[in-house]
Amino acid sequence: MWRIGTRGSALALAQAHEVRDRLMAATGLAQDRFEIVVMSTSGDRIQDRPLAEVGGKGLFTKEIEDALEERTIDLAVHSSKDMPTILPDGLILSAFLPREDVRDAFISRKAKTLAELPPGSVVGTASLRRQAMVKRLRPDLAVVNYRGNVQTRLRKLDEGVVDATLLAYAGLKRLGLDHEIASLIPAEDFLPAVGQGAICIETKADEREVNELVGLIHHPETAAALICERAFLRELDGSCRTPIAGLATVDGERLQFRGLILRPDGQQAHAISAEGEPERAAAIGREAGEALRIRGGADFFASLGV
Ligand SMILES: NCc1[nH]cc(CCC(=O)O)c1CC(=O)O
Repeated sequence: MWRIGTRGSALALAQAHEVRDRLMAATGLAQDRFEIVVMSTSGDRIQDRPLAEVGGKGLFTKEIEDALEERTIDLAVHSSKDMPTILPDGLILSAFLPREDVRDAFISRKAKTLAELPPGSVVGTASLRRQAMVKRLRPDLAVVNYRGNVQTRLRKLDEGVVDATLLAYAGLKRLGLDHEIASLIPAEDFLPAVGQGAICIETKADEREVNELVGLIHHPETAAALICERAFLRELDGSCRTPIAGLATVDGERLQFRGLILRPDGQQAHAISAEGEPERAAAIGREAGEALRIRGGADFFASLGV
């Protein structure tokens, strides 16, 4: 019996089921050889404050990682985007599934695109990256903090609490909610978060059997992209308070990376691009992070309180 640990949100469950289904297909094992173990994390329990305010890394992973260490689960399924860049000793991201479309989706009952929203419209999003990007592209809009699960957010749109919101296409697709999308925002205009659209599997580094198992559904190109993006984020010491975006794509023997840091008000931004062989993924990401750190200068990050 393989025990798959996951959070209990609809998105987390959909992702855990996808991993189980892929493992069944790759191994020929029956469904009853897998157990999906639903766990609650501090991030799930804290509903009354913006997450950026609560701070602390690993809000959505701590309890699940404890279970891996205690061997009450064998593998954990996560959204790569929610994973801290530094894992507890002895734990590794041992597999990445083929990445979904990385773009952010624009959702509104009032306009087809962000550009078409009437001046003064209210955009709700909890993501500092999306807040900063919206302010950068449309300084005339009002941006408000907006938490809650996807269903709650869609209801607030219907009730007119906000005029538009932005969510990862990948999550909406996995929830079967793609029909809610007004348009997809080109990644060139609106660089996604590091890890967006990629499901990853975390295990204990020394558990050979489970690491062989998840190796069967591992996607090396996604892994190279994620290694690059995570090295970038780690170099910038990305906390939840820092608007940072980064995207690596791998095409055969070429890895291309683009990164962006912004001030929360969107008034200032620094972008970088780099490329090289996928084998150098970590170095490419780290060097890009270093370069942006220098270009931003100490002030840039100091003003963010990180
Ligand atoms: N921060 C929450 C979160 N973590 C992963 C996804 C979407 C799925 C993904 O990026 O793989 C979402 C929701 C969102 O940003 O819309």
